Amino acid sequence: MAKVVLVTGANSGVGLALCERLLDEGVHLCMGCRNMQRAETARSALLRSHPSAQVDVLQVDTSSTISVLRAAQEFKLRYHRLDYLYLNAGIMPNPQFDVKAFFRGLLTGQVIEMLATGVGILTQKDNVTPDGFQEVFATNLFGHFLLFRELESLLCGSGQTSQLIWTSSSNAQRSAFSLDDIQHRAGSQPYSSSKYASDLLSLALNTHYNQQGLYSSVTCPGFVMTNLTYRVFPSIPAFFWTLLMPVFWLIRMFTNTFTLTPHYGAEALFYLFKQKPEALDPYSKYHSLTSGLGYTYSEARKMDVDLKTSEALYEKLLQLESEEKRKLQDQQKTFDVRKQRSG
Ligand SMILES: NC(=O)C1=CN([C@@H]2O[C@H](COP(=O)(O)OP(=O)(O)OC[C@H]3O[C@@H](n4cnc5c(N)ncnc54)[C@H](OP(=O)(O)O)[C@@H]3O)[C@@H](O)[C@H]2O)C=CC1
Ligand SMILES: CC(C)CCC[C@@H](C)[C@H]1CC[C@H]2C3=C(CC[C@]12C)[C@@]1(C)CCC(=O)[C@@H](C)[C@@H]1CC3
Repeated sequence: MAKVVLVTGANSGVGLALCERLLDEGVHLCMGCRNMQRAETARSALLRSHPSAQVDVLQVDTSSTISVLRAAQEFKLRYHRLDYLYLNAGIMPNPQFDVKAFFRGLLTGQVIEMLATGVGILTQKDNVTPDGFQEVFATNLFGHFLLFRELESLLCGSGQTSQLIWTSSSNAQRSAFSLDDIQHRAGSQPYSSSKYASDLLSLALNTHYNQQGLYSSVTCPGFVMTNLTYRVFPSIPAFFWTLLMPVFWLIRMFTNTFTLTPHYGAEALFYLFKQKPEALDPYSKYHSLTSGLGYTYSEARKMDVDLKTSEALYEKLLQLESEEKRKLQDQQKTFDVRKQRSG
């Protein structure tokens, strides 16, 4: 039987490139996307290169609790197994490029580190979702946590192993994250905070689920030219990025994190697909890297995470999950009562 793989954020960038590579392996692919039109366009493109492939679309907006719960319900009706869950959808809204910090980095010799991670040169302005969550936290982390929890029964089946694979980032930073403010309501680095939270959560999930055959890993695609990065300079036309390509190829001589294309960015995500999950290191992040000459490979690098903090975050997410579910039940009850009264 073909392995069933669900990929969120599958209609563009790293997610779409990963789908392309997974189809070469003969998987039964389910593309989790928020916009059905964009999803169908991407699905058609995948079917053009893999005409006999099994490719389905599942509507899911990871920033919305109700959408995630409905998507999981629909998934459980359609499939009886889930072997790989790629938690890839992500946003970095309203990014602000700090030109001064960039030039300071040039003078202090830290510019390569800055370009490799984006740390110090990028901040974001977050939004609040209709559910009342910080949008970056909800989209990148909490929605994925809920999705995983709802699909737990399919992932933790008897005698099989399954994998959760998070698209994190080298932009993840302990200093951007606080257990007292897991949604990052107060700061200006919600993206960094959400990615650090996914690193922590992955560790906690390994603690709690390895015995049930479920393994969680985190990846970083490197710096990839996608819609997410184009939005760093929204007023500048896309060809500007093409003009910068020679500069980026040059920078690649100094840092192997400039993978640049979605295909290369998906390297570590695809690498994990082919590994025995028991052999993976829960304390490492798997990076997609590209050498100066354009050779792409995957490398495990230790993360700055600890068990105690990961457990504390896990507990907070469980609590938030039960609060959300209670809120939805109450809303449903109120709705039912109103319906009864109106006859
Ligand atoms: N590009 C880079 O340099 C790096 C990217 N990453 C991570 O890689 C992942 C993929 O991003 P990338 O391919 O670069 O960027 P893209 O913008 O191309 O892809 C992001 C995907 O996530 C989807 N998405 C966004 N919000 C939601 C939502 N609320 N519900 C469901 N899907 C949603 C997007 O859908 P839609 O098309 O509808 O917007 C899109 O399919 C992200 O997690 C990102 O943080 C990590 C390190 C570096
Ligand atoms: C002046 C320079 C020649 C051009 C500036 C380019 C910058 C806008 C990019 C250089 C490094 C990029 C980068 C990211 C976004 C765009 C840059 C800052 C990320 C922060 C995107 C999201 C991630 O998760 C990080 C891993 C990326 C790190 C590099």
